[in-house]
Amino acid sequence: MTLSESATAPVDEVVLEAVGLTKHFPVRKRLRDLFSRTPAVVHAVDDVSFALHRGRVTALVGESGSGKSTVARLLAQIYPRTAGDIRLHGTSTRVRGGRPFRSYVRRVQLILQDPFASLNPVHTVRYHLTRSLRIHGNAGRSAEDLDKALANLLTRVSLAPPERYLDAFPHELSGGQRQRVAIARALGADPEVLLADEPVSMLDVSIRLGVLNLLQDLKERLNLAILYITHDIASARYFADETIVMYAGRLVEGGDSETVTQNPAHPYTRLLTESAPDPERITGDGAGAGIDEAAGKDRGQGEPPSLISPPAGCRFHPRCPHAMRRCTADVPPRLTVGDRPGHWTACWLYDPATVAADAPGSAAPDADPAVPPPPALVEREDAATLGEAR
Ligand SMILES: Nc1ncnc2c1ncn2[C@@H]1O[C@H](COP(=O)(O)OP(=O)(O)OP(=O)(O)O)[C@@H](O)[C@H]1O
Repeated sequence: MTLSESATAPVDEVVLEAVGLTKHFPVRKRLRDLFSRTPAVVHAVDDVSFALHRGRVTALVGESGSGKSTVARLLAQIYPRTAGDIRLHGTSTRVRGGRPFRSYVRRVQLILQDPFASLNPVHTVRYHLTRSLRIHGNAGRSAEDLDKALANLLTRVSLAPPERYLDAFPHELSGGQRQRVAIARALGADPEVLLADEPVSMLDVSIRLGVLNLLQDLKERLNLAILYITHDIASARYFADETIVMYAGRLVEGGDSETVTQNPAHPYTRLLTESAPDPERITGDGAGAGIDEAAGKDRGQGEPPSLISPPAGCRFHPRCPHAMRRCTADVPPRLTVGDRPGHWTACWLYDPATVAADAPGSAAPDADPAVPPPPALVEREDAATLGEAR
């Protein structure tokens, strides 16, 4: 078999891309909906765009119900998309079963949250891995080839010696070992992309780091592009190169993980970081220590909105302590934050003209875009500077 250690492949190459990806689930009609012209749908994912790069981990962070798993399933082409595109090496792909699906899945593998559910309890580790190797044409020609490939897979995920695990049933393994088998099975396809949907959230806290370190190791050795889905923004800082944040079906912020987690720009990301204990941020050792100073002012209240009738404009506006008039009407575009290259947020607070037009006494719906930064931003910059100065 050929688990490709492609150390020479160009790093940063975009492998898989979501472009305006949208998924609306139809909702079962109630009597009163029969007379409605527009059928009710759950707006699970709306206009989501991002790229996965070879040899890099991208964390997709958001609270429960924000649409993260739907994004993973769309990228795995298990769900058909409502709109948008999925590009593999720049080529638009839409596969529905059969040979094209198998050939896509060989390159893009999904790892699920629950290793209990994803492994069949009546089959051994050998069965699961052999099946994956055979389906994806990596089992070799002889029994020796297959044995070598099986041993190689188990060694890759640090289940050694392989003979100790090959004939074990899932119930004879710990949660961490089961998740390693699930990862080995994904590697049996020799993929370019791993979509890891909350891969450690069902595991004991003490073994989570081991599995995350394994994914990190695979990223480096096999040059994999990894999407790491999590609701734990603190883990994104340590494990992911880039972080993108999702709220109620839309992406609200993105950038390198250090910047997004330590200097979050969007009020929702700030809320997430406040509720995630991060020792460095709390003790003030990190560059973003000032965020905690501002936390009291910045706490968004309330619950995520209904995705059947999501709020107009910015979906976070009903919870946002800084919401302005425009936030209730217009969907914010991606705006550059300006502190680090590539840091963006979909928040009107980063559009000086909008902030100026919203200022008390302002009668200017089309204010001069050259106005100085809005008070909310000046305040945040002060807070960040305070943190750095300590
Ligand atoms: N098959 C489906 N039919 C209808 N609605 C769905 C379906 N799958 C997901 N949803 C809805 O889409 C929204 C996003 O769900 P999704 O599971 O993608 O969120 P998530 O961020 O992964 O949450 P969690 O972390 O709890 O898994 C939710 O409102 C969910 O109820």
